[in-house]
Amino acid sequence: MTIQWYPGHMAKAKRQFQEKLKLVDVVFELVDARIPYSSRNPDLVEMIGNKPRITILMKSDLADMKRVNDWLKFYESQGIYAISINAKQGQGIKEVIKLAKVVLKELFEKREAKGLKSRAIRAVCVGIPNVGKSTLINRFARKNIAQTGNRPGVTKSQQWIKYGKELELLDTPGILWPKFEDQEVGKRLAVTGAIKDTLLHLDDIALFGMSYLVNNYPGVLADRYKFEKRLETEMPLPELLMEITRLRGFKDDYERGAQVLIHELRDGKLGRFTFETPDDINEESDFNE
Ligand SMILES: Nc1nc2c(ncn2[C@@H]2O[C@H](COP(=O)(O)OP(=O)(O)OP(=O)(O)O)[C@@H](O)[C@H]2O)c(=O)[nH]1
Repeated sequence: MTIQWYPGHMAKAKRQFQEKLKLVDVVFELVDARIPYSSRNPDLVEMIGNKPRITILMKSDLADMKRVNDWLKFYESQGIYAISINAKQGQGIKEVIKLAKVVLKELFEKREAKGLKSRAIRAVCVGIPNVGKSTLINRFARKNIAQTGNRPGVTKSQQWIKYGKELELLDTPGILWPKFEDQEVGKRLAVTGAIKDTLLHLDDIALFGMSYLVNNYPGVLADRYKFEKRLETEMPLPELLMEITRLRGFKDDYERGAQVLIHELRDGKLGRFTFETPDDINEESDFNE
C-alpha cells in the first residue's frame, strides 16, 4: 500500500501514533537498509520525546552489508541504538529483543526497586509505508499466536502480540509519511519502491538507478544485461537504457525496459545495494533532533 500524503492524513497519522506511544516502553523505528536516511521521518524524534528508540534497518538482504555496517557505526557514534535485520526470513528477531532489554535495563531495574511487578517489554513499530512493518509484526506474532487481548485502559482496537514472556508488541504499527526533502531523496525513495512510480517518470527512476550503479557498483549492469563493461561509461545512460531494452527483447519499448530494470533492481536481481552512505548525509542532518 502506498499512500498519497496530505496535511489531514499527516495530522491523523501523528495523532494515532501518539496514542500508541502512551502505551509502550520503546519505539521500533523501521527504516530501509538501502536508504536509512531517506526512509526515516525526521519528525519522529520530536514526536517520541524521551521515549527510548531502536532503529531497525529492514530488508538488509537487499542491502550492501559493508555500507549497512558503516551505517550501524554511524548510529553508534550518534548514541542511537540500531540493528539490521531480515524480517522476511526471520533473521534478527531475537537480537531485537536482546537490544531492547539492554536499552530498557535501567528503567526496568527502577521499576523493580519500586516493588512493581515484573512484566514484558512493550513496544510499537513505526515507519513509512512499505518499509516492512507488517512483515516484522507477523514475525513476532508467529512465535506465539496467542494475543493478550484487551487490557483495561487500552483502546479496544489495540491488541498486543506476545513474544514469549519477554516482549509485547502492538499489533498495529504507526505509519508516518516519507519526507521528500529534495529531488535526490525522492529518487532514492522511488528506486527502492517506497513511493508510487507515478510520482516520478519511470525512465527518470531507471536512469537514476543506473547512474547510481555505474558510479558506485561498476560492472553490475554489464554483467546482468550482458553488454561490454566499457559501455557503462562510454554510452550516455538514456542510450544504454535503450540498449538494455533491446537486449531484453523489448525492441524499442523504452518504458517496458525501464520498468523491468527498476523491478529487477528493487527485487535484488542485480545484487545488493545501498543508495546512501553516512558521508552523503552527515552535514545534512542530525539524527537526534
Ligand atoms: N527482501 C525483503 N523484503 C521484505 C522484508 N521485509 C518486508 N519485505 C517486503 O516489503 C514489502 C512491504 O512489506 P510490508 O510488511 O507490507 O510493509 P508495511 O510497512 O507494513 O507496508 P504498509 O502496509 O504499506 O505500511 C512486502 O513485499 C514484503 O514482502 C525483508 O526483510 N526483505
